[in-house]
Amino acid sequence: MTGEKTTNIKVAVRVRPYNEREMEQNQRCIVKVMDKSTLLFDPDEEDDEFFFQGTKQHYRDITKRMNKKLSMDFDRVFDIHNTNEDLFEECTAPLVDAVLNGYNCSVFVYGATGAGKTFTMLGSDVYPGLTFLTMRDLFEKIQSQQELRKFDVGCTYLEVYNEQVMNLLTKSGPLKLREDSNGVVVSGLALTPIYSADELLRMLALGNSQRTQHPTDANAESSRSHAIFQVHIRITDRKTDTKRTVKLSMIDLAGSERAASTRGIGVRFKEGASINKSLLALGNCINKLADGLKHIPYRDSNLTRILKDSLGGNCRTLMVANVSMSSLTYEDTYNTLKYASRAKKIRSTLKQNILKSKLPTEFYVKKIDEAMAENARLQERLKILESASNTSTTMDELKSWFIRIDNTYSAVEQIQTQVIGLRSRIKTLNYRQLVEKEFEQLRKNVFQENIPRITDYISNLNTQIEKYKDELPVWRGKQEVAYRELEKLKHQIKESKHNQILYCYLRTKDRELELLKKNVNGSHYAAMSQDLADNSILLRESLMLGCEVLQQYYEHCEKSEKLTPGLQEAYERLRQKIRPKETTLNVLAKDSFANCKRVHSTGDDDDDQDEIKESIKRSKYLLDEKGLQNDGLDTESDSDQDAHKTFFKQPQSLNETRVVSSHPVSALNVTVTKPSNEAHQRIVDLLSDQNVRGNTEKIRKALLRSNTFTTQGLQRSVAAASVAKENLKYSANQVRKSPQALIAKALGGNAVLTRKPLTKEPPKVKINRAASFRLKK
Ligand SMILES: Nc1ncnc2c1ncn2[C@@H]1O[C@H](COP(=O)(O)OP(=O)(O)OP(=O)(O)O)[C@@H](O)[C@H]1O
Repeated sequence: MTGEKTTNIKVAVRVRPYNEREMEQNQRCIVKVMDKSTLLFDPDEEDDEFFFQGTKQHYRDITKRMNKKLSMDFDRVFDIHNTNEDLFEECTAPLVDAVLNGYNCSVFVYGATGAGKTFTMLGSDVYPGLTFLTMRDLFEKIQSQQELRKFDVGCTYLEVYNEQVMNLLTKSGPLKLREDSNGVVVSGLALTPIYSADELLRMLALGNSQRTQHPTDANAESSRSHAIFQVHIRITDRKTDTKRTVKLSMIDLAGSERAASTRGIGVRFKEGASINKSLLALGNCINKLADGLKHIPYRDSNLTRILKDSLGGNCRTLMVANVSMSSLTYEDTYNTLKYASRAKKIRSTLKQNILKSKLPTEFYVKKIDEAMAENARLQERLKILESASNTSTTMDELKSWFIRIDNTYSAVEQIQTQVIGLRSRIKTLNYRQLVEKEFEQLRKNVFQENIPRITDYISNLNTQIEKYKDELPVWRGKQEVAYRELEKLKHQIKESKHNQILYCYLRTKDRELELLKKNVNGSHYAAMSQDLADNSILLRESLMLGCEVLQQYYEHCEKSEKLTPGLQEAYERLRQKIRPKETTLNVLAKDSFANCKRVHSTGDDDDDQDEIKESIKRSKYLLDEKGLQNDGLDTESDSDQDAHKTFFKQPQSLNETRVVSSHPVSALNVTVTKPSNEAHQRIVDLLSDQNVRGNTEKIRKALLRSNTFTTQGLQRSVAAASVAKENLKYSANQVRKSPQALIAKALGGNAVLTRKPLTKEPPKVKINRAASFRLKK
């Protein structure tokens, strides 16, 4: 980083010799160059020596005002003997080096009309001016550096005339000025690419030829506009490919004379006023810059807008103040020198076009503060992102565990369904075979004949049974493997860091598996009870018909006095046998038949049939209820004798309602006194129980949402679910227990619920999952 806090504006004064007009007139020298940097403005005149009585006398004209004898210091003062070459060597050659090092540079000449500005800046064929000399040097240096750097050069030549900006190279305009982040930009001004010094000088000559010039009293070829010639160079380092763009501006200002001195009228007067206005604005800017003020009125004129970055900006500036030494231009020269003195006081910070340096300490303190604040902000952001990434990792891990658990349980469920299904089919077929055999025997006994094709049917049933029996061991083998896999998975979950959450999920899956088994069992019981009911109706009808035949036969024998003791005894035996509580059929048939008899005694046959059906239905319900507690098909009895023994399991009292659960510890029975070891674990168990039925997805989501369960939160969930469930059990509008009591109960207390016996058929036990989730939220 390079840069400097220095006087970036160098001010040089050039004094021109008398011109012809001045020499012709009676005038005196008002500028005396004392040395290379000092001049004396309005010095005393050289008196004619006058001696009186041998002593030198000082003459004094009392009609003449006092000389100013103002000593002024500048960066460089060039007297009438200095050439344009001298100015170039000492002032603009260093600027060329600066430009090629990445600094913007400006040279502008200031002075009254005829003070020698154009002579200095443009010169003539014989005495080339600073622009020509500088450009030639620039291209020579560019050529010498071509191997190291690539230079793209373009130029513009503008004229500001009567506050209008014109393009001197195309003679077009007026152009508008606008400001952007790069400073003041001239709209619609295109760079003309330059490839050699000659080309550049041709452009310069072209622009000069188009410049507005009019003869004035002060100058036969007076320039009536401000001319701004700018060379833009893009420097590309061939090694590093770093680029920088720099600008060298050569500005020839219009004369700063007073309107009176040029005796302008009409258009000329207007020109003069406009020139003065812009130069006045320039003077104001210079004064404010010299005073170190912050607000500089660059916008007061187009000239100052364009020169903004040449005066106070990031630019090395050379101001050449041209003055005449003739007393005829006393006022203009004085004004110019005052201008120059003020400009000399301007201090600005210079910046290389790539990097900044040597800025005030406050700047660095502020920057460091900003950087630290930004750093802290980024650190904070990083933490959030890291924690988010951890959370998402945990979520991903859990999801993959859930998938594994789902897959393992799915395999177990499929095999389990197959095994239970096979056993159900075997038992059903065994029962059918048994019934067919009994019917066949009965027909043989009564009618001494066989049922057609019964033997084929029975043997067909037997073949099917054998086939299923052969399949069963294969599926049992698969079942063992699946359960071993499940155990292995459970062991892995135990070792996992997410075991608490996964246990909850496992418990849910266990409940699902249990329910699945019970559902399959339920289907089996339903099918079996239907068969039993159908057969009991058949038997009843057969018995009724048989009794009718026997009755007629008995009465006929009695009338014809053919009753034998054997017939009488058999008749009596039958009468004794037909009683509600004694039957050779199973309990279900007995129950149905008993109901039938009871209803039949009222004499209503249609109601009789309905009552039987109702009885069967209720029996099925009770079997379902019972089946939940006793998994008949999970037992290993597949024999013919066992086939329908399942149905001997007596239903519980109709007043008893059980909450669906196969987990003895977690079952929320009506009276719970079961103590628990770990309250938290207990609540997790309960929560799983409350939400188990077909709600895996919800459970999974809840688990994913909450990585850590608080005991309090779980208690609330359990209480909510319990209240909803208890409401269902008793009455829609009656809450028997407060959540607190239910929590106490869930945690192992003795919260005994009082309840009325149910008068009607017990409702199906349902868990209001929606209500429970809503309350949980
Ligand atoms: N240093 C000098 N040596 C010799 N002649 C000079 C010098 N400076 C100016 N002159 C001559 O003075 C005359 C006026 O100079 P010039 O045209 O450069 O003035 P100017 O400041 O550009 O005027 P304007 O503002 O009206 O254009 C020209 O003829 C020029 O040759």
